[in-house]
Amino acid sequence: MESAAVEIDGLVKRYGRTTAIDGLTLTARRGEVTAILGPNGAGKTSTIEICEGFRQADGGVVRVLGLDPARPELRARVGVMLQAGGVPPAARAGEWLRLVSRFYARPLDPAALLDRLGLTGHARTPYRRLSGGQQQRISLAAAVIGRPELVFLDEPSAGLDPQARHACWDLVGDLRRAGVSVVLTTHHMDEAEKLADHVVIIDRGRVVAEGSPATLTGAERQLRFRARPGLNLDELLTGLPDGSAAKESPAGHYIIEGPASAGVGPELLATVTAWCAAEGVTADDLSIERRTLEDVFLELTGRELR
Ligand SMILES: Nc1ncnc2c1ncn2[C@@H]1O[C@H](COP(=O)(O)OP(=O)(O)OP(=O)(O)O)[C@@H](O)[C@H]1O
Repeated sequence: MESAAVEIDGLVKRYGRTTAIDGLTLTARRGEVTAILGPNGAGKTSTIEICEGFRQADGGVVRVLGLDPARPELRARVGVMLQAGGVPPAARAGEWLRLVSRFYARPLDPAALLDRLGLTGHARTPYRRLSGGQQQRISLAAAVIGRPELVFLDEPSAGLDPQARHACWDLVGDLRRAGVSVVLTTHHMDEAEKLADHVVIIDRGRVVAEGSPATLTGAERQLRFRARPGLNLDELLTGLPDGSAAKESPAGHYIIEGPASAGVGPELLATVTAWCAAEGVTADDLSIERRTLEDVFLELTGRELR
């Protein structure tokens, strides 16, 4: 049987007295986009860098395309986009990409890739003079130019403007269609929802949830609206069917869930709007939607800053 793109079992990584990764187990399947999400310091970059062979694990087993990450033959088969560039500051963008392309047997055309990422006009600019977002795009281009089987992208769209972010998403979509396995980290929940087949949420170095975006967010819908903070939700709940739930999170944002059997139906909607009218409350942006990945993420990892 063909091995998974990445297989991690019981991974442990310590930095002095800090346990950054604490028994993490996950599988990234071949041909899929796997997104690793987690708050700052959750252990995403450490995990990716161990898979890339840049860091040593303190425990557990990691296999990349079925091999130990330190195996040199993986260099030609795996593309890597680091969080911190990895490009010499004086290298001109176009020359750097041409140089990187020579390490591979069947590279993509550097000029076409530059064009694709909107960098043709910057081909002769030294890397250090590029903007942060342009540098990101060069790193992304370098990660994919060798037509890898597997690509690791650590926060690929961090610092990109909306146009560049869409170009990045398109590129990841193309990689997936070409059968390339992609493992990426991101803080953008919409990015994970849009791109990923499989989402892994980690916190304090452990997996706290995983599944497809649809599985994680569930099928149940919620009624949401904005109104003045501090509405008396206990009073509202007395008029709703048993098993309903109501919460204010954050202040002034209200979420009402119906009972598991019925969800949010027309009666619940009518009851809530009638209650608002009786209380003199104007409910803004009233909508009935599924939970977002961001809701799930915040429920699992909390709201305190890391
Ligand atoms: N070289 C290092 N030396 C000491 N501690 C480190 C080192 N690298 C990471 N850490 C610590 O390990 C933990 C995990 O860091 P890591 O960079 O893997 O998290 P992350 O999920 O990628 O965070 P972010 O979202 O902020 O990029 C953090 O507590 C961090 O401070």
